[in-house]
Amino acid sequence: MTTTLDRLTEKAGAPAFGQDALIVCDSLVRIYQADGIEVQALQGLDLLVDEGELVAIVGASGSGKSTLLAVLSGLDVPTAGRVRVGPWDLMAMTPAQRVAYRREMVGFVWQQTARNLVPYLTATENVALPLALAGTARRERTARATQLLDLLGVGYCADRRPGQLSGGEQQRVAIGVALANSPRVVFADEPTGELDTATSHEVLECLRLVNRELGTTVVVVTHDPGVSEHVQRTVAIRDGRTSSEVVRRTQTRDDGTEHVVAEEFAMLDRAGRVQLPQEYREALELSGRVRLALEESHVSVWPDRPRIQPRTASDEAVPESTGSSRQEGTR
Ligand SMILES: Nc1ncnc2c1ncn2[C@@H]1O[C@H](COP(=O)(O)OP(=O)(O)OP(=O)(O)O)[C@@H](O)[C@H]1O
Repeated sequence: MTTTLDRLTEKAGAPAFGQDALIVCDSLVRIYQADGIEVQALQGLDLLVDEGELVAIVGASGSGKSTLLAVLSGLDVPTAGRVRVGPWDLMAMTPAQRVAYRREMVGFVWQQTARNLVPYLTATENVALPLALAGTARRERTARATQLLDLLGVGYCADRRPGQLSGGEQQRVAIGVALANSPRVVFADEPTGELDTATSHEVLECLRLVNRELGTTVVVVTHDPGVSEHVQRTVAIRDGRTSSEVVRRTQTRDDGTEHVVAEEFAMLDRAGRVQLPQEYREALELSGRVRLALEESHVSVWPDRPRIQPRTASDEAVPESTGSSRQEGTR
């Protein structure tokens, strides 16, 4: 579906939004109807992910993460907007194309092991299953499953069933299942939700390895802000919109040693909206109406009214004629 913004952009001769990105979410809206009440789970969400990126999407409960993932995984269709993953337009897929998209383009790791692994199959058989469904010959699929389990550090679990594996081992085998058909993207929904901190760390490092070694684009959705230590980019969702991003880069000091720098950005959406962090709003008591000023290199945001300082006794003693520069209540 072509949005008004698209048409305006095309008219101006500018490239389409996210033209070179692998994943494009453009002004996504998802409205649920529940008992006659409308719930806006996604409220004009914009998101771009490049091929080869390792990205985390974080947000509080109810912010719209699961809704976004359901859309990206082809299980749900948004109410409005545009969503593309590689060559697939997710707004316009037939049921057969949806099956092909889910089988060839994307892999999934869910929080619940029962959703990832078949309990009566061994780790090797679990990883080989998607290959069998795709018609791959037996010898080839066993070889691929073995190779993936080795890469993920769970080669020793090859002949064990899920019930004989720890939570972390189960999730690493689940990553193997997600990778079996060599998808271009792996979506992981709260993959560490049921794990302790140390095991979560191992599983996230495993996703990082997959991204680095196989070049697979990985999108991890979680409520855990600690995930940002393991990924290059963390996108925060608030109220169904992307609100801020933390980007981590490795910098080299003059003495040759490396260190990681994390920088936080606010997101300016295509309509020019930006969400100010809560702590900034609270610090300056910004609410409702604010003043904007365009400076040479930046835009400043001011409280609508300056915060009035209570006058002290010494202030009272200053005679008018001294030309006090106090300007209470004048801005
Ligand atoms: N099927 C549905 N019907 C009605 N409302 C829904 C439905 N699914 C989600 N919602 C609502 O949409 C909003 C976003 O929900 P969503 O599950 O996407 O958030 P989330 O960030 O994934 O939360 P959590 O971390 O708790 O899973 C919430 O207000 C939720 O109540």
